[in-house]
Amino acid sequence: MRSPKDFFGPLAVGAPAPVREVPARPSRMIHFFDPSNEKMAAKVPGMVGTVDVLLGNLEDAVKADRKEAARQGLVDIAKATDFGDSTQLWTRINSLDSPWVLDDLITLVTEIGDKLDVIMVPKVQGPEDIHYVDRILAQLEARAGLKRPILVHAILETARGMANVEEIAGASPRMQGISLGPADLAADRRMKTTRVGGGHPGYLVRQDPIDGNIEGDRRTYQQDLWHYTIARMVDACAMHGIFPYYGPFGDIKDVVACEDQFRNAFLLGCVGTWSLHPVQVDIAKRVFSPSAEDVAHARRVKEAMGDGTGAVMLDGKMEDDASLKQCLVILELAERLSANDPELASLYAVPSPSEATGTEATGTEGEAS
Ligand SMILES: CC(=O)SCCNC(=O)CCNC(=O)[C@H](O)C(C)(C)COP(=O)(O)OP(=O)(O)OC[C@H]1O[C@@H](n2cnc3c(N)ncnc32)[C@H](O)[C@@H]1OP(=O)(O)O
Ligand SMILES: O=CC(=O)O
Ligand SMILES: [Mg+2]
Repeated sequence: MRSPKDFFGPLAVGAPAPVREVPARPSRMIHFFDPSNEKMAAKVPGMVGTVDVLLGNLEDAVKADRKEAARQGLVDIAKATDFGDSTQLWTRINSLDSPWVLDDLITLVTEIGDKLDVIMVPKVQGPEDIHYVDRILAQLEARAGLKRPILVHAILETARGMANVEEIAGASPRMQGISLGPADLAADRRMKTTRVGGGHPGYLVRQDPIDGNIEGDRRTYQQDLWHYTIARMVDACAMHGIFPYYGPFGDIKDVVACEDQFRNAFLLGCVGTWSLHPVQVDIAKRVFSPSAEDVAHARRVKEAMGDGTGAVMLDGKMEDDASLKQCLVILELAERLSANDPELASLYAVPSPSEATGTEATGTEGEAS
């Protein structure tokens, strides 16, 4: 482990200095696409501005004989596309034990490092995996003459990674966040599911027998397979000032259960999720943007709490410093999302940057991202 004194030093001569604080940019949906799939790739430029993150996936779901094509496809798309201020470009590289990952890193950082915001690393087992990527990225950033560091995002999808989640979250100042990878994690844990995320009807609790009649009509309640994992991931991320995300929901047709899974993650503290198909983009946007009612309520609590101390009654409920802090989380998120989205700004009644400063709007350039 590095000394705290060295933690924020660059890991290679000429590499940009690490960030002290992870930028809190909207990332409600990390939209996956396969850059080797021409039909899908052709849709990417048109999605700029409609999704918070576009992620060129190089790992699982890309066929082995298409790995080079996917890498080159991502380079071509990145070079040809202006992602503007409101959409970030991320990638998911191949796993660290694969034959492709070294070329993924060398090619992507030297060719399009200036366009890449975050590199997602799959199957992270412990902090040593992050340290490995951290050092290579610093060397490649120096070679490419990059002025800002590329951030790193880990996928939590092995039992060992889960056991080490706190150390992974704090392994480097590059750490931007962690996503749950329920499919690989289920396999690695030897769970008996066959799905990509979501629940299972067999994982349930049953109502006690009424009058001892075990054969009688007894309700069952399906339980959340992912509660423990997501909650632990959220705590690890919050402890280290980075961002937690739900991952994939593979039942594309079941938009109802998808929305429920996303909302559970949102309520537990996640800031976003993956979208695998265009139909999941609006679900993620709806779920990971606070509701207008919650924003209005948070604002009322803030007003009622004055200097933020003491206790007040509002609508028959006690509010104090702690409920105010929850309301401030909602308000901060609403303001951040509104900065890029006039529709949300109007829904939340957040003044536009020009209204807030009393100046005339002169265009979008230089607005908060
Ligand atoms: C466990 C994990 O690792 S999860 C992460 C890895 N998995 C992924 O990244 C999967 C990404 N998504 C996909 O591959 C696809 O969406 C699939 C295979 C799930 C479904 O693909 P299709 O059967 O083509 O879906 P469908 O027919 O509904 O597509 C409708 C249109 O949307 C396009 N589309 C589908 N997915 C995407 C996407 N992720 N991004 C952009 N466009 C897409 C299709 O090309 C199609 O275009 P068309 O109307 O011009 O023909
Ligand atoms: O990569 C994601 C997963 O669920 O596995
Ligand atoms: Mg996986």
